[in-house]
Amino acid sequence: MEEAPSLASSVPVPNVQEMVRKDPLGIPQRYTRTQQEMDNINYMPSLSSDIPIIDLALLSLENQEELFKLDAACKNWGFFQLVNHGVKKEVQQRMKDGAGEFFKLGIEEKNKYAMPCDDIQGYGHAYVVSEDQTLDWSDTLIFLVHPTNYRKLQLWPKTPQGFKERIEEYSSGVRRVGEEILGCLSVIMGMQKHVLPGLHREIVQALRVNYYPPCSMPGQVLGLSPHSDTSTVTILMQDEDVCGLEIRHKGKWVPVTPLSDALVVNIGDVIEIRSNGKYKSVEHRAMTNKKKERCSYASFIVPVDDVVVEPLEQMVNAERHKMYREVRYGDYMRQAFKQKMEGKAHIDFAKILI
Ligand SMILES: O=C(O)CCC(=O)C(=O)O
Ligand SMILES: [Fe+2]
Repeated sequence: MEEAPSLASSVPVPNVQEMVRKDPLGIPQRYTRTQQEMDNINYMPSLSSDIPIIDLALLSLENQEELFKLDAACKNWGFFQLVNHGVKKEVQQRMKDGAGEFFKLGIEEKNKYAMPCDDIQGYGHAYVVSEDQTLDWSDTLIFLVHPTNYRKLQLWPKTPQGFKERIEEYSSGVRRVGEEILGCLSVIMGMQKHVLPGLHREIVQALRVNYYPPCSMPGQVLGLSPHSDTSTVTILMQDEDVCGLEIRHKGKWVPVTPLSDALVVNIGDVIEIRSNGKYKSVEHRAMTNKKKERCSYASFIVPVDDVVVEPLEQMVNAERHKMYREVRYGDYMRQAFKQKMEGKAHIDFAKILI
């Protein structure tokens, strides 16, 4: 059976959790951002409550009003909070508890699952491409979870016991959500529900668990640099009591305040390309907290490497000329992984520049 192709490599950098444990007040220069990079004058918390809330149960019934809301959310925000998604609270909690216990382990135990030098699966840091790059205030755990033959199980933590089963249980719930959303995106792009999922050939799913240690000066570092996701869609679970995620909306940074029971969904680059720019893969970043650690759980739904991604015929017209060329997904994703995360720079690979 076909194995998972390696994803990318990343320059090894210090473990942030360990660094904070040894020196809770220090902020090495490699992590400090300029005021311009922090861009905090554009912080607009009052817009947070305007982020659309969408009901998956209604969407699944192809409720016209909800499909209309989905269309508007993808056009205007690129992000929405998803309720009635069917992933049980206990399943979410078991995933959170498992990850929480893993990050509490000593560094020697965690490093048993360290990312190999040619891959970004396992425990470590992704998107570090040079020694002089400003670093993010976070550590991460990344796995390909589906299809099962893509798994590199040697990199899946054996402690805490049962963590693998928790990841599987959570991820299969999220995959169902992802497939349903792809079906609804298919409908709002004028196709039958099965078309967009079918265009993936097989749904590939990766899980990235981000761990953000507290930071004594949260105004000087970024937990995760601004970026758009290379996925088709991303489904994110966040801790309920700590804020951190911010999205770029009309030039302002808007926090995505955790909403009890909701999952955060965002449109990735694949949908931006397939919709010929109608739906936006929006830039987002993660901030740190002075007192509290934070975890987030991003599930990326993507096509297999060989799928050719290009604007759908019906999304190209006189008002919206073809904005993206065809790209093989595997090539698109790997060129993005070779760059540091810097906003949407990586989507230029697919842009038709005139
Ligand atoms: O921590 C967050 O809320 C954002 C995570 C994220 O954007 C990612 O993993 O791609
Ligand atoms: Fe992201």
